[in-house]
Amino acid sequence: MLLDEQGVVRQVNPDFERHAGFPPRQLLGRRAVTLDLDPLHGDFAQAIEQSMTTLKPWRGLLLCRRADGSLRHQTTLIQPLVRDHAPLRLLVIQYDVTGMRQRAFYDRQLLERLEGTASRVPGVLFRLRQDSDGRLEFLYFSAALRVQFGLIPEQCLDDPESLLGRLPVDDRQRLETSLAQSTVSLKPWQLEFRITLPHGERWVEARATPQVRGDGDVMWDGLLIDIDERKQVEHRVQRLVATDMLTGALNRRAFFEQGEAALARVARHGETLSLAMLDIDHFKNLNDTYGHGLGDLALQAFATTCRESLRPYDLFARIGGEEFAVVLVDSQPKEAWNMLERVRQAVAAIALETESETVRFTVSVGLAVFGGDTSLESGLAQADRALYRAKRAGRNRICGPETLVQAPEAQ
Ligand SMILES: Nc1nc2c(ncn2[C@@H]2O[C@H](COP(=O)(O)OP(=O)(O)OP(=O)(O)O)[C@@H](O)[C@H]2O)c(=O)[nH]1
Repeated sequence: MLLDEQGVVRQVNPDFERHAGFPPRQLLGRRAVTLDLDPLHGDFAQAIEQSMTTLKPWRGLLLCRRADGSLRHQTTLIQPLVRDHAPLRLLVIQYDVTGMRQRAFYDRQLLERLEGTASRVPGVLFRLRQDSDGRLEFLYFSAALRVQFGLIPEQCLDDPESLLGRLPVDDRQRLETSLAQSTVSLKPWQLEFRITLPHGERWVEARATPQVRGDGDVMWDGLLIDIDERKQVEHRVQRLVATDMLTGALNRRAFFEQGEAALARVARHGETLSLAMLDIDHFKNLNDTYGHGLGDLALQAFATTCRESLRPYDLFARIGGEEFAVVLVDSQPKEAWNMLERVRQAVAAIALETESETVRFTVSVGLAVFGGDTSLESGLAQADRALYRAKRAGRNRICGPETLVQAPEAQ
């Protein structure tokens, strides 16, 4: 529209009718504020007034009425056209943004509904992107990141290290390897890892679906779930399954599993494994004399004493009735021998009190030292033969490879 200095419409463009709903002839010669919601004191009148007085452009949003009475939001520019000796004219350009505002309103409503849903999901929704240089970036976190994990979503979006930097080194490596595999397989991705949150270390499970974008980036949309309680239960069950109920030592099955792993480790480094069999002396006699109950107490005291004399990472297992096995991790044979000698002496010092007397017992030990060319089974058989020699030689002693120091005399 082109207005004169009275705000009267002098000219309109061909699109005007479609825009305002008025045939041009109906508006030409009338004041433009006719279009305003409130023609006398409305915003349009004030904007025209301001632009005329200041001779500066006015930009803003106006609510205008179409010929059919419907109200439309119009972004409006009022541009004064000042020319020497020519009367003032105002060029008014309007753009109808009602549909856009409505769509934005519906989008906002939809987003609020989605955010509401996302906040009720039992986990944190996330979107992670990896660019072609392998750089990781989080593009989205639901509000649960703050509520459930105590982390600030904005910080983790700005700097992925705010989250990834909280993974222990091993878990971080597993995560990166697993993501790299996922970029190739593009199968649903799943990983369990630990993360240090403000309220302590927790186990978390990530599940996501990867997709490759046109630019070659890979994007994972998924969920982070706190699985700490489930992990604690799993660990308890694993411990129970691997443990002998009476003595708390590893059971036979767990000993073979963990022993194989220890043997594989030393084999990789071309080293040897020190494995010992321990057998309580004259245990049948102890049972027969003092009863099975005291026999059980002796087994428990024996196990406690062994654990105290060994290191936490050595494997100590009950592999038969009163037969135990030990793998001395990362020990030279001589060192292993000395450690077993300390065990032997500590067992001999155990004193079980009955009503009438103090009961003592001893242990015989067979030590085998072998490398990756020997199986755990045959290593155990070697230790068993050494144990047999210790029994034959009078019990309460260690027998092992010839090269090692001879067992001290039985006490
Ligand atoms: N109290 C108790 N006794 C057990 C348990 N398991 C096995 N035994 C007993 O351990 C004894 C093992 O005896 P033997 O194998 O004859 O050997 P030993 O009497 O220790 O003699 P040496 O090994 O030759 O010194 C048997 O009497 C079994 O009944 C257990 O869980 N509790």
